Amino acid sequence: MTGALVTEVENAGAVPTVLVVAVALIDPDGRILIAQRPEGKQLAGLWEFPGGKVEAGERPEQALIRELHEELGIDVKEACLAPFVFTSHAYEKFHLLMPLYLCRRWSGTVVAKEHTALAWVKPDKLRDYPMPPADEPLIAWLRDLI
Ligand SMILES: Nc1nc2c([nH]c(=O)n2[C@@H]2O[C@H](COP(=O)(O)OP(=O)(O)OP(=O)(O)O)[C@@H](O)[C@H]2O)c(=O)[nH]1
Repeated sequence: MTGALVTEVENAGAVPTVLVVAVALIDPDGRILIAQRPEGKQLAGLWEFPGGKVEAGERPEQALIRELHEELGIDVKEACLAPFVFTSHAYEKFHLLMPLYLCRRWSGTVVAKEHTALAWVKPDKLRDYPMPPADEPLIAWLRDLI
């Protein structure tokens, strides 16, 4: 009982952990797709990897396939999603846990359905595009390993 109370006190003010899945789509020239967040959303104007929140009852890969269809109009097979690295970042209102997958094969042509703009960028040029703070460590991994 005492233990439970202590836990409650320690958790006062705690924020939820949110699972977001994202992908680095890589084209035949080794460029990575990033997308600019639209006005009116949190972190508007910043560039991000396509993806989004995992909804209740979804597996991460299912969520990513759904998001890629909704955001970019492309179809991706689960076997084409390779788990790569993840980021864990404390935002003020929530804690972000975001695995980044790699994907080199999809069907359809990417179209910005929900973003302001899209850009295909070489890994060593990603730093020219302002990205959310959580993405910072991912850029280094992509530059070193892709
Ligand atoms: N997709 C994506 N989200 C990221 C990245 N980096 C990062 O901090 N995030 C954060 O992860 C969350 C993604 O959730 P989301 O795209 O489903 O949600 P949203 O804020 O656009 O709006 P929503 O809640 O209305 O769906 C956002 O808070 C976003 O700022 C990234 O590279 N890709």
